[in-house]
Amino acid sequence: MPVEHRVAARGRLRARVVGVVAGRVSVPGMGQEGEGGASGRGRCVGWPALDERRGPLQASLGTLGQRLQPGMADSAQAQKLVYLVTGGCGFLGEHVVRMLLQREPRLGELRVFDRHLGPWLEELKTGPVRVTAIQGDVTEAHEVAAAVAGAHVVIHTAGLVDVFGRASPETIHEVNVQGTRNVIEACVQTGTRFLVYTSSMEVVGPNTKGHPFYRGNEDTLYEAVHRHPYPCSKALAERLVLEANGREVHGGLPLVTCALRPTGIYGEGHQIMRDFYRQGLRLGGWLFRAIPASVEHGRVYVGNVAWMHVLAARELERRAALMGGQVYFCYDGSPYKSYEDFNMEFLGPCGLQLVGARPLLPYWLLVFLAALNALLQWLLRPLVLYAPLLNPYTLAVANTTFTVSTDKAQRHFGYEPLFSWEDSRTRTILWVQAAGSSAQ
Ligand SMILES: NC(=O)C1=CN([C@@H]2O[C@H](COP(=O)(O)OP(=O)(O)OC[C@H]3O[C@@H](n4cnc5c(N)ncnc54)[C@H](O)[C@@H]3O)[C@@H](O)[C@H]2O)C=CC1
Ligand SMILES: CC(C)CCC[C@@H](C)[C@H]1CC[C@H]2[C@@H]3[C@H](O)CC4=CC(=O)CC[C@]4(C)[C@H]3CC[C@]12C
Repeated sequence: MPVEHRVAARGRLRARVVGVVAGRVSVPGMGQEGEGGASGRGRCVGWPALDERRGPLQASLGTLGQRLQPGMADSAQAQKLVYLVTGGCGFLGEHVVRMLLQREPRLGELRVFDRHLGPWLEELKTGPVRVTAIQGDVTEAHEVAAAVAGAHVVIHTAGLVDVFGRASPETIHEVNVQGTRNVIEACVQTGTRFLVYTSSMEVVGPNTKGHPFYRGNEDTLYEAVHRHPYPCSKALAERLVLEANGREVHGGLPLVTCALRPTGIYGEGHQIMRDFYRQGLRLGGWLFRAIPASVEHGRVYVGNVAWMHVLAARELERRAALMGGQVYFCYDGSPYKSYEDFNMEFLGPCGLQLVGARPLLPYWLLVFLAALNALLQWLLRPLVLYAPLLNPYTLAVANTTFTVSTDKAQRHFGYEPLFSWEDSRTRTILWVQAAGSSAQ
């Protein structure tokens, strides 16, 4: 029977609980030992230094930290663990939640924390694992603390994914950087020892110079220079997470953290894929090539990204010395292709065609249109939100090769993709078809 209760905070009822039911980075100039070179510890142009802003968690926690000591190894309840997934109702988050329920035998309670709770959470209440849905905001330290308290493992996947200029740079920073800081501080204060952070390939690149990152791995040297608020925020947040590794949490044990860096994720729930499909339908079944086929993009299936999170979270305790402070690219058997050719693996079987072996428009015209879109966005901002897919940043990303080739996750925590390329493709096609028909 669903129970509803609220977590009181700052005199107001904010975080809403609905229902019962760890690369050490070795980067030029950055100086930690071990693996993990292709790091986001590059320059973030125009953003505050990390320690300029401290979260108010300590003040808002009160005695919470003293009451809860979720020591994972020593606890008598070691077999049943409490997991918290932030952003658990997002595209990736939902897959992580479902994967944990299916594949984590030690799961005793699953807390799903998100600003917007999905109605699909209801169906999870009937299973054997207690699922607690918590409506909350990662930028509110007290809400995060209340959700983290008593959790053994936190998978922090909540984030503002915006490369289109929908949100302000300040908001992106607040959610992605301050939100991550709040999660870390909550772990430290409440004694939660294991934190897996969803980072991004974007913490590495593509950089503003358009240098290709071809079949790179975590140790590949790459000049990471970020100007856009999204990669900047992910790089800063990743650094916070990695630097927090080894911090003493309440109870005296060390925090163990790691960061997973997906490349472009695809699969069921991928909104940009659905948007391309709908656009193609509107254009009578045609899409027009904009980027040369030779520009390769790393893509990874959402189910495999979720599986990597589950495995990393599971193994962090046993392999703390090896995994703590490490970064891992997310990878699977998805083929290396251009962004558009890769999308056609799914959109083709759904009846769309990509026109042109080469881009139909010259690149300079795309650059001009992207700049025009940026100008229009700026001019129209007081009146309306104009946020098209094409802008100077997305064009630069789409037009720069970025592919990874690594086995670090396999070596460190035994990751093997759960879904073959064929499975991933079939599942995605079925979803696109369903999403497309429901749109018509
Ligand atoms: N989609 C992609 O291709 C990639 C995504 N990532 C990262 O993966 C993570 C998940 O991304 P997606 O699932 O694609 O995005 P999404 O937008 O579908 O999911 C993010 C979730 O976080 C929640 N959220 C946002 N702001 C929040 C806040 N202030 N408090 C609480 N919850 C909040 C949203 O409501 C949403 O459910 C993000 O951290 C993103 O940076 C990394 C690489 C690639
Ligand atoms: C017609 C245009 C030139 C095509 C535009 C395509 C773009 C919208 C997308 C091309 C590459 C995508 C990004 C890439 O997959 C890496 C990402 C990682 C993340 O962490 C978040 C999403 C994204 C930035 C993704 C966003 C869409 C593209 C820019």
